[in-house]
Amino acid sequence: MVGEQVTDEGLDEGSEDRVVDKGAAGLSVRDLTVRYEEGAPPAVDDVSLDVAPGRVVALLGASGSGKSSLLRAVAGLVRPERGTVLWDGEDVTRVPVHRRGFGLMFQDGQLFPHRDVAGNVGYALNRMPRGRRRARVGELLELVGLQGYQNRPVQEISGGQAQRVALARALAAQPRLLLLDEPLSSLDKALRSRLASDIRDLVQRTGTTTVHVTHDQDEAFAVADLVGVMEAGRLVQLDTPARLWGHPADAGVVELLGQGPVVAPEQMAAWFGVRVEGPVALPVGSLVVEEARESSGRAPGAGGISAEVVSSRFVRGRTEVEVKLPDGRLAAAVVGGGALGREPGETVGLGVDASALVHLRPGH
Ligand SMILES: Nc1ncnc2c1ncn2[C@@H]1O[C@H](COP(=O)(O)OP(=O)(O)OP(=O)(O)O)[C@@H](O)[C@H]1O
Repeated sequence: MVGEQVTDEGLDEGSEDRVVDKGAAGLSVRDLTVRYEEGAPPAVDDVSLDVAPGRVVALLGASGSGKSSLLRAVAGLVRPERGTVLWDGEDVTRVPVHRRGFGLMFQDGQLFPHRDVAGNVGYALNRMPRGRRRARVGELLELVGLQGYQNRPVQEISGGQAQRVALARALAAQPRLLLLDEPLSSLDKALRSRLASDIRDLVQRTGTTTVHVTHDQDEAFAVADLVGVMEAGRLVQLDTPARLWGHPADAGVVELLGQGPVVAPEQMAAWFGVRVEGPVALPVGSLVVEEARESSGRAPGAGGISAEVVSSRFVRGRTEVEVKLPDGRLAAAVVGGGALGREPGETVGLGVDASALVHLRPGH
């Protein structure tokens, strides 16, 4: 059966001879497809991915793009229809969850409510002599900044502390791979960004290879060496945060990152007198309101267009307006000159800051 939720017992260690690319050190996912229902589109569609030892890869994508399904297939919680999961070149596709040596942390069902903090963190260490376990739990709590919390009931700690306990628990057995599925999604923005950098710090210090699923680009960029973008089950781009932002693979990635409309080179030349090699996106900061124009609209000169202001807001010390481009699409523009506000309905002159344009990756 394919795509079913499997239990530990549901997987037996595979003995079939299969010809697979042995992959590199660390995690290698090869041609992985997950399908939950026969005839339905795959949740994960032919994904290959390498995560080198000690690296952190974030999987970013819209809801339903297949991030969790990919992570669950790597964990062994979902059986793939096709493809291979390898660790250090060893095929673990049919190895039961608990024998993979991977640590899991999911957003829900985090802690055992009847155990205290130490009982939760030490859960996977039940074979360790009591003294060693106590020392290890102490070490882990120190690692996540919760020293002294051993005897606290888990109902009496904050959401952020609970996430730290869950992280310590996932790290307790020194997993060779840490799999995090939206580990911070129940927290508010400020705490999320603080914990995201804590996670990065922690996995770097412990050298733990990590796959971190999130739909929050700030979180992905904060934690990861490489960010993989998923769209409709496919891994469409895997890049460093800077390259992903600077050279998104396609319009879907641009949309996911909120980088504004994509404009063809001919259009850029016609509107702004700017020559570009391929399509560009217009993120906030690339369009600049240069002047107010009569609402009757003077003919725009070379290097600028007239556009109608749709809405206006003051953000972090500057005014940002949403404008309607000549082709009817909306884009964000910043208003030069500090305090100048722009009212909806007003027509303004727009220029472009070429250094802030995002150039889509060639070949797409
Ligand atoms: N247990 C399941 N049975 C049937 N279909 C499922 C199951 N789990 C996920 N799916 C479907 O598979 C697709 C991918 O879902 P998945 O949860 O992997 O995406 P995601 O990117 O992690 O989304 P989210 O960010 O909302 O968690 C979706 O179309 C979803 O409806």
